[in-house]
Amino acid sequence: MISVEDALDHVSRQTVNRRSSKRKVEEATGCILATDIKAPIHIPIFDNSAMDGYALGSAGRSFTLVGEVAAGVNPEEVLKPGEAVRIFTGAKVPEGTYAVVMQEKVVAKEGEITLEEDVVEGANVRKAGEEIHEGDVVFQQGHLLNAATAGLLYTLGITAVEVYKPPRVGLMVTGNELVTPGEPLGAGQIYESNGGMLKVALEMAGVTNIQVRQVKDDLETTRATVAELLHTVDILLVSGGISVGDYDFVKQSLEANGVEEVFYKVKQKPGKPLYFGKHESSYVFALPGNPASSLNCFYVYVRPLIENYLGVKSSRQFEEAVLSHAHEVKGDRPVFYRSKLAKGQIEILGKQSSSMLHSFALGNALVYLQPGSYPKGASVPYIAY
Ligand SMILES: Nc1nc2c(c(=O)[nH]1)N[C@H]1C(S)=C(S)[C@@H](COP(=O)(O)OP(=O)(O)OC[C@H]3O[C@@H](n4cnc5c(N)ncnc54)[C@H](O)[C@@H]3O)O[C@H]1N2
Ligand code: MOO
Repeated sequence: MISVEDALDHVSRQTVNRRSSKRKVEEATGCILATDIKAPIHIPIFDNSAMDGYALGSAGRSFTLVGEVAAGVNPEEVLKPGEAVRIFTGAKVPEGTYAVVMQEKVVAKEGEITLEEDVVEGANVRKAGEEIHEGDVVFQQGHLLNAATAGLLYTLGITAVEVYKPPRVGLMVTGNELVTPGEPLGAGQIYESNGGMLKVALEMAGVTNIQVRQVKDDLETTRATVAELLHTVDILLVSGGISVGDYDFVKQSLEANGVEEVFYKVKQKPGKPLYFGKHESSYVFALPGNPASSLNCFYVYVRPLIENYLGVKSSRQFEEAVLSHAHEVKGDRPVFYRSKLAKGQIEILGKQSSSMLHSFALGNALVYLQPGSYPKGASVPYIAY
């Protein structure tokens, strides 16, 4: 049995086969850039007015009005000293512009304007290239696309970018007792929930290509389904059947398919029987069947591997928050507790058995504690989900 820290280290040290594809900007938010982006044009692209007012041809206090420039218009006349044109925010300033004065500081009368005070050269003119110069690297490979990134890409006239692709994931759900929700339940049967839950968690982590299979606890079917999925996915997730019961065939099936074990069994609660293995360029996680164990292992170990494919540099592992109450961790295994984090304070929720999902659903963080006593106010590590 290995420690949580060693298990996490094994997962984070894996080199993954990252692929990228070109995506429309509007479909790439939340993705990571696979290449640098260089500016094809200056931003602003031309000198333009920051105010509604007047473009002046020189310093001075009185000017003759010689025309008007609205946004979207290309002014053809060159402004001479003593001349001014009416101009609006965003409009291209005419050649010869000394400065722009806002209209509130001007008295306009019969084709003349008079200024209340002197203007500084270049005032209220947004210079071409003052924010971004043509050829500058605007975003480096590894940048996360957010709304502002989309806005700037559009400003630059860029409509598609190369981003990292999520891994292809296979999800094999095992268990004779499982019935698809919506179907009638027989005695001794329960509704299958891990498959749907993990699919949602995968989708929320950015995975779109998910193949789901449900198999009975039978060595041959389990082995054949592993074989089928292993060749078409980057990550194979298995739910259940990884413990030591007489109907737990997952480990045997993985071995029969040549999957090499990286680790099996982690000193943690929940999720002790977690298995992690490798087959050629694919990875396999066999997640313990207890629903909370499965999802806990997903957030702690699987999500960081997915993020590696997606090019996410710093995963959301272990931030610190303040415990809102005293707590004691009994036993000898470190524990991940479903908890509620709000305003920097974290509360460990009730009913933490690995078969129980309610606390998971009401919480938003997994507090990670070593055995021992923790006073109210202790700083504790957690993973947000
Ligand atoms: N003798 C021992 N027994 C068990 C040990 C052990 O060390 N020695 N470990 C326990 C721990 S810890 C866990 S966690 C479970 C993990 O077992 P499996 O991965 O083999 O999972 P299953 O036996 O298939 O199922 C466990 C539990 O979860 C329910 N389940 C499974 N799949 C689903 C699903 N898709 N949807 C809803 N519920 C599911 C299943 O009905 C069982 O109740 O082993 C302990 N036993
Ligand atoms: O590890 Mo099991 O997940 O404690 O129930």
